[in-house]
Amino acid sequence: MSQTVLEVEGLSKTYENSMHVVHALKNVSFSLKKAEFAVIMGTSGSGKSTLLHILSALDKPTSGTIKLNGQPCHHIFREPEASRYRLKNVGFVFQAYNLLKDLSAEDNIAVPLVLQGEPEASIQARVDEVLRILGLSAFRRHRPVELSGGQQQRVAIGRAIIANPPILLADEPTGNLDYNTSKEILDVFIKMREERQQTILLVTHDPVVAASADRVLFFHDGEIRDEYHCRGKQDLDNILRIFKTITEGR
Ligand SMILES: Nc1ncnc2c1ncn2[C@@H]1O[C@H](COP(=O)(O)OP(=O)(O)OP(=O)(O)O)[C@@H](O)[C@H]1O
Repeated sequence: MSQTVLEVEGLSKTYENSMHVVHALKNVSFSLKKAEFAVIMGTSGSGKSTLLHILSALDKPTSGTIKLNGQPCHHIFREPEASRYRLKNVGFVFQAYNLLKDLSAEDNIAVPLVLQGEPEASIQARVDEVLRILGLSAFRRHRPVELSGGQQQRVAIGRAIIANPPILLADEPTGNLDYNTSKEILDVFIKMREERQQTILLVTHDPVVAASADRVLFFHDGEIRDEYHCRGKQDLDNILRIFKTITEGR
């Protein structure tokens, strides 16, 4: 049986101020096995970003537990412990790439290893390998401005996985890309899962992206309302049907 990498149990998050109380997450539970590629689809405001923020120790849950490789981590959200935790445990890919504009592709990818104090020779070998896997070897010295959107997102994926984090989180990673480039980036995620046994949790609005995953978790109003295991044929139709049912409240 494959190893459970992430276990989320009874996770809730309430934002409160003097005017409003928002239940952004309500008793959310799920787990991910090693090399599983799961997607979260949900309406705007359904709690997707809140979940990713909590999983990356940027925010604190109101209640519930999170275990990464069996180790409780829901209590980690204060600096500098949270930064150390993120560096070692979480790769994050953003919609807007968030690359350092003055650094080359290879130097952007190397950032987590440099921050971890890895020796230079080992950094070079690992960056070379990741550039090769991502098909970016010819662009290694290019700065972000000299790369296409798809190439920038590849660099961002390289940076996210270079330190071998147990979990790769992605928030709308294809949101800024056209159809063909989105497809290429999706293939990169699939390759990361297959060749590096990378566990992936990706948020998307795109049912085509969702249909490429192993499993889709449907969020609505802070809850997981349904779950779908992709099988191949009919996945896109089934995903669209479930999403429509949930959002239309039927
Ligand atoms: N810091 C905050 N303070 C108060 N309310 C917040 C805060 N962050 C998020 N919320 C609220 O929590 C709910 C969930 O927000 P969240 O950003 O997680 O949704 P989302 O599913 O990522 O939405 P979108 O797809 O539009 O990005 C929303 O009602 C939002 O207004």
